[in-house]
Amino acid sequence: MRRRLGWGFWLATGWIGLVLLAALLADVLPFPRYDETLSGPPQSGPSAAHPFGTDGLGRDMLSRVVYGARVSLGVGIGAVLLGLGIGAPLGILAGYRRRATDAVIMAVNDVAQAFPALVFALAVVAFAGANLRNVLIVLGVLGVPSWVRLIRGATLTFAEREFVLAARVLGTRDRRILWREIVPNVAVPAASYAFVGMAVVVVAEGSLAFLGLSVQAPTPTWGGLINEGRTLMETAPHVVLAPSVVMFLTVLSFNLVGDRLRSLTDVRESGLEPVRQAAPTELPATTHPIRDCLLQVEDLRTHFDTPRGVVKAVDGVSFTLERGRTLAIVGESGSGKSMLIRSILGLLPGSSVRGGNVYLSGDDLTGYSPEEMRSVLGPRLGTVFQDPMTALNPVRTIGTQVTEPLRVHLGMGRREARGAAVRLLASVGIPDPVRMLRRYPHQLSGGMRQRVTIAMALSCGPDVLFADEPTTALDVTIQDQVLRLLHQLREERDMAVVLVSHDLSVVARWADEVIVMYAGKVVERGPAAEVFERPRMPYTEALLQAAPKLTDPVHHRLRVIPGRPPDLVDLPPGCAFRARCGYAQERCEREAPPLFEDGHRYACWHPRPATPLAFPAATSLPAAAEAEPSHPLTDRSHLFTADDGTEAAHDHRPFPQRHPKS
Ligand SMILES: Nc1ncnc2c1ncn2[C@@H]1O[C@H](COP(=O)(O)OP(=O)(O)OP(=O)(O)O)[C@@H](O)[C@H]1O
Repeated sequence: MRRRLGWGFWLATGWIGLVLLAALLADVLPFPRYDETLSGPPQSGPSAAHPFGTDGLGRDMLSRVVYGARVSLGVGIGAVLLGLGIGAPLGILAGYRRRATDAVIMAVNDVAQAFPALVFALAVVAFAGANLRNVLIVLGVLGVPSWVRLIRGATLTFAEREFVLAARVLGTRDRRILWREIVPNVAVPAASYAFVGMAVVVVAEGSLAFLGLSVQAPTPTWGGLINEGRTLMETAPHVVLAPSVVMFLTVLSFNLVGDRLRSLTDVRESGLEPVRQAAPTELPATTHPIRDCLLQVEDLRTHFDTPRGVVKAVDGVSFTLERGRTLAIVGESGSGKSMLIRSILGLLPGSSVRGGNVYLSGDDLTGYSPEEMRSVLGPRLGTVFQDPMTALNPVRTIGTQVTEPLRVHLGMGRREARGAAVRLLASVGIPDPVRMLRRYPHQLSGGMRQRVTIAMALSCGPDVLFADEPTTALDVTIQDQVLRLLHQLREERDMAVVLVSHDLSVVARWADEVIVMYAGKVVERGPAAEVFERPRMPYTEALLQAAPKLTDPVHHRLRVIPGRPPDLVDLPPGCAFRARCGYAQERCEREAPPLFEDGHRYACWHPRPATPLAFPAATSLPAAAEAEPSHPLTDRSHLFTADDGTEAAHDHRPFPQRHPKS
């Protein structure tokens, strides 16, 4: 930390501390009072008795500069606190509530910011009188618009971070999220801006004092001292130089400290969409008989109203999931996997519209109010996110983060929650969990951080655990440990897991059932072994063929699916995949295929033959998972290798040419 801050920071902090201390202790320091005329000659230069010399009236300049610091620093600190006190709540409100609140606050703020600051300051001081209180209030109020803008920006950024989403997923209330997750993080950039703000106010007060519009003589201020000394520039330059140099160094130090703090706390982008509670259901909800199962999703639809048109991110998805099973959701980027999970959890951006039904043990979650949803998120539905670094709050210890859901949802006391947190951390394989409670996220490795987020997701004993690409941010050896852990916890806790993954070998190895998504729709669905062994939908077949295999020769050219996914705003009629499909025929252009049932479900008018592929992907998945292979990479390779261990004899021609159109 010391090295990262640099010696300049420590020098600047030391200088500010020295000036502040001198200002506070001015009355007891061994020098004459600022207004005491000394017996020696006036305008005498610096000497051992008077290091800053004396002024035109023979007063000690050091004493006057030190007493002047009281006014300058007092106004600087006071005005910043006043601006912060008014601006911070408004900025947080605008950034967190957004919509109308944001629009109103920012409109008023823009008007305030457009008002000429100097005219305002001159008018108020001239009208109300030039004294310390009025100058402080004027400069404080002038700083409010900048504070609102800064705090709003920081709040917007943090409100989109995954640890805030994670808190929502755990059912934490808005007020608590604000205080526990957002305010501590916003405080860091606010502190850095406060130092820069103090520099600005010290200069502003100096300028007002120079114009004679600040605290009046005989009380010294730095600006006032410079003003007094300007007539002695030629005969006694030290009278101007002493306050000027001290003021310059102080302003420089404030700026330096503020700048170093800011560079230390640069907010990283999370890449998350703004997350809001789901908009009220506007799409017609379908009513389906509730089957006796843990999770039942019926005709779920999530649409976004965008300036370009309606984006159908999730379009009529249905599936069921039982306890003790893992369902994997696969598909290309943008196919709607994450939105499907967020739809189920009711954690969607405000511009979205959700339709359909989500039943959890028979309860229809789509009818739940935000308050009711909070009691489900955490205790019944848990979530593990892609990047454990952004899913954890960087300024709170692991202990506070893991104990929070236990205290909020399970009503545990501090001590009890701590004990439970230690057991939870131990259960996800964290060594020395007691010490871990005192650590911060940045002190942990990626794998350890993901174990912590898994522990948090499991803290209230959810029935279903959603894991949205939980290993993407981890290196490959850790990936296997984390997936193995999820699998083991699923067994121990008899819960269900919904796993989103790009990695088909991961899916083949750990999933019992699989959903293949394309352009927001399910195009193939069924037992993972069956789907990977006998893909009927050409898109699934192409995905499997595009998956890299360790058995591929060196310099093997990776197969790709030709073309690009369609624009969700302007989906063509018929099958959405037909433009990229080597088997498409005339009917595919006219009619969208329904989900046919033949062993498993697929949406294709011209499905691939039901004969097993030459690269059996997932024929013995549970066995593979239990077999505890010696190395994850070698283990994965069998998934796309022929049964006899030789390289898969599957067709190496580009996917669309495999079977000519019939
Ligand atoms: N706020 C939004 N407004 C409009 N469209 C959105 C919004 N959020 C997501 N989408 C669109 O919804 C579609 C599905 O997005 P989603 O994030 O679910 O894809 P994904 O399959 O999870 O992709 P990836 O694997 O890259 O995470 C995308 O086309 C995306 O552009």
